[in-house]
Amino acid sequence: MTQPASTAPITPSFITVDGLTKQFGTTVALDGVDLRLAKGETLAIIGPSAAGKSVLMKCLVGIYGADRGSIILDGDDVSKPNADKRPEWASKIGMLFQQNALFDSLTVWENICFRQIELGTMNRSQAKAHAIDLLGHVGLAEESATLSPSDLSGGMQKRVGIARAISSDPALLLLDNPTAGLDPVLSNHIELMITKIAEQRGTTVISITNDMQIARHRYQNLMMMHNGKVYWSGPTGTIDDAHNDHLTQMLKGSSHGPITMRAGKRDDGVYA
Ligand SMILES: Nc1ncnc2c1ncn2[C@@H]1O[C@H](COP(=O)(O)OP(=O)(O)OP(=O)(O)O)[C@@H](O)[C@H]1O
Repeated sequence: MTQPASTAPITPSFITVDGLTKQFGTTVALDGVDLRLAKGETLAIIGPSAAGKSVLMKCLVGIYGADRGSIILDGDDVSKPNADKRPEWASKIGMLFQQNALFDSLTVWENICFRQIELGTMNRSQAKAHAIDLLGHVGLAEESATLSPSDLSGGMQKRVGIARAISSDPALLLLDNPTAGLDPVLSNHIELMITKIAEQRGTTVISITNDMQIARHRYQNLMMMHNGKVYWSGPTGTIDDAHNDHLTQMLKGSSHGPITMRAGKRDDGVYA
């Protein structure tokens, strides 16, 4: 009888993206993107402007459908926005948009529990209590609950956006530049908070960042995108100095031309 080559446990993939391609007119935003991520893992996506980072997020959350390729979330094919399983995933994905997308006509607590109020899954007093609890998780005082988002600083608005993104205890948290425009101290604070949320709740987190240091030190996996393609991907610890320096230079817009990149591989093959 043939023995299996290895008895090491294989971690099942929670997110499987294969050959994802998305085009707007003549602009190829995504060009054959592959991604594997296990449940509870964190991934930082990094890359220069117009690399396709936000479009990838929007495909994952179901705003855009794939032209080609597939997106499988925990075994469910959600490649198209009208896929049967998409409505189920709406409540399982929390997203922070690049501009926070908070409504100034609503209070902070109404913003945080917007979805629950709209869907009627909580009455207003339950929703307010839930929002106040979440404010505590993101380090904001209860008093901020009744303010308008326009009364808050940029950093506080980011926290409110994150509180809203985690309000339904999502299995997958997508963060589009959670620290954009914030000073380094505040950025570090918010990234630490995201790490804690992921650890405490077992949430799978994908976050776009422009900061190589944050990507390397706060996330388990790293994906570098350029011109709609995956340029380098792998566990963060496997990136060598040469690639790190090249990627950093690329982010600064002073790349010395293309170099051959190889994807990092993990023994269990979940992320490659
Ligand atoms: N709705 C759209 N219609 C047309 N083109 C789009 C649309 N959304 C994105 N694009 C284009 O797709 C490409 C990738 O955009 P994307 O927003 O993903 O870039 P990004 O890597 O997130 O950049 P940035 O860091 O500047 O936000 C860009 O050329 C962009 O202009």
